[in-house]
Amino acid sequence: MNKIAQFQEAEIIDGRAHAEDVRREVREKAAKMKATHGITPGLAVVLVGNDPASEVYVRSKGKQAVDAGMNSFEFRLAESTTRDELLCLIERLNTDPEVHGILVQLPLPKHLPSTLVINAIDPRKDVDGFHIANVGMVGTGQDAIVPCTPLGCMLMLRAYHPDLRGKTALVIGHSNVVGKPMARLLLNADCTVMIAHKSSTNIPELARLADIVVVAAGVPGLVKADWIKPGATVIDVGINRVPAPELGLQEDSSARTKIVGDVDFNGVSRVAGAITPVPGGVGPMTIACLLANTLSACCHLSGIDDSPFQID
Ligand SMILES: Nc1nc(=O)c2c([nH]1)NC[C@@H]1CN(c3ccc(C(=O)N[C@@H](CCC(=O)O)C(=O)O)cc3)C=[N+]21
Repeated sequence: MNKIAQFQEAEIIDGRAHAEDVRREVREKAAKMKATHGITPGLAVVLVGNDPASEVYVRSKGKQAVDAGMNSFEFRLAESTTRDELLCLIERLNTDPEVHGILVQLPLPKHLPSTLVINAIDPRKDVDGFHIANVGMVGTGQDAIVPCTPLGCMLMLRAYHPDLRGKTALVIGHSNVVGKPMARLLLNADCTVMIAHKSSTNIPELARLADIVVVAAGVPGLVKADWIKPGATVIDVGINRVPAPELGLQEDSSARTKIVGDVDFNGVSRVAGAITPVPGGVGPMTIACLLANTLSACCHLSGIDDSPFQID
């Protein structure tokens, strides 16, 4: 036995490979949709302002939609866009028969009311699953559009835990985009669910009880090895850009950063049974699930019963 084998190393959950599987299924179903019904699923992405990180995501979403055989419509609006201008665009997209999915990139500039804007989207086209109608339906266990990041986490969890019933799960973070919907999905799957957040005082103790830990806290390296029950599954939703002095030779100072998650990966991967890396874990699945949601929305809007991605 070599020395490395003294450590129990977690299985690394390959988000890129899972995302590729999802994209292949979407591509096949989109091609079938075109061949049998003459319909090409269309995704509209709206970006207000010019945040460079958002630019990168929006470009990636558009490119992957096209690769999957869909139409991509990108709307880049000035930082100074008014609420009425944005609502007017959304109304146009709501009634456009070529658009089946609408995503408004968040966060919006401060002067725009995101709740109002999100709730102006036709809930059948709300491929982020952020509209109150979709939130309410997921919350009551009804079929609805499920937010992309929690959906991606569930699909990866399902690959390791075909039966989630009775598993103890801890969600760290209670945002509307990840923590809350994640907890609702785990509850719908009959997990015993704990939700911790900034004001929680006993997160390590709660984590030690958990078979599944999902972290979306935005704190680099928050989750430590001694919090984790041996063999637990750890899903790291964090995307944190931190300084990387080891890349000190780069000329451009913005290149001297790297992306890390909310989990101390090196420590935790010695204790956990399975763990998602950052990058290459939840992130790629988020975009793949956006495509899946767009295809589902297209099927639903067109009255075609071919909804592909079951999580329960
Ligand atoms: N309405 C809305 N819906 C979103 O889904 C949404 C949003 N707004 N605003 C911004 C966040 C962020 N987000 C990511 C998607 C993919 C990666 C991703 O693929 N990340 C790669 C690394 C990317 C890199 O290197 O920068 C990875 O984790 O491997 C990351 C982040 C979606 N978001």
